[in-house]
Amino acid sequence: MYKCWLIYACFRGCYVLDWIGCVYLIRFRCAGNKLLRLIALALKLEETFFERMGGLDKPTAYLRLLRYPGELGSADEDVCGASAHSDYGMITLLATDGVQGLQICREKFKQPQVWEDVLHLDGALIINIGDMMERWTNCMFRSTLHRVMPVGQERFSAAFFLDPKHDCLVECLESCCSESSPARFPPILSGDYLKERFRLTYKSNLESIV
Ligand SMILES: O=C(O)CCC(=O)C(=O)O
Ligand SMILES: [Fe+2]
Repeated sequence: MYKCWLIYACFRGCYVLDWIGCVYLIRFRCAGNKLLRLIALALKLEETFFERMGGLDKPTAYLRLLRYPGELGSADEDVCGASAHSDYGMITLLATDGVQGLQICREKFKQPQVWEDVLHLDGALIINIGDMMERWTNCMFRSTLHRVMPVGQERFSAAFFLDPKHDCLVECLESCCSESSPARFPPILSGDYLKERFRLTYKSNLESIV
């Protein structure tokens, strides 16, 4: 079912979400809400903490529909469907059509990096922790380094990103720091953090083109 909808929605384009898209959007929001509540409870916060921070509000919660053409590069070319990255926000919910390609690296600071395939489970979503959550929890929740490799087959996916509202102060949570483990990052407004991340990404992309 995911597959049918993903192919359909990707061809229709991101702006034309009809009722099938809306139903999925509602389901993504519902799953996201449950997850944010569980994370809040695990962090000894009030259950609705992340919702109050705007985690499920528009436009910070948004759905991205993706299509990977699937062509394989030549052996000496390092071709990626999506190069190694971690998502910027709190959490990402990902639905794929079952075509392999997504890989994660568990120990992102260790060299050489070891990449593992993420196996598809019918009807299940893949959840990635984002960098903002890593920062907020003082690295207690680590963001997931991931990439998409071409496998010679067209691939569709839908990623639902949950970020806090832009005026939310992201400051080390009380349950995540102590005298022996002080806050590693200064407080920052979510909007400023995201703006800087986008600026750095687009700057380095531009530099690699020019
Ligand atoms: O398509 C996928 O499986 C991953 C997409 C992704 O990582 C992203 O959009 O940030
Ligand atoms: Fe991602």
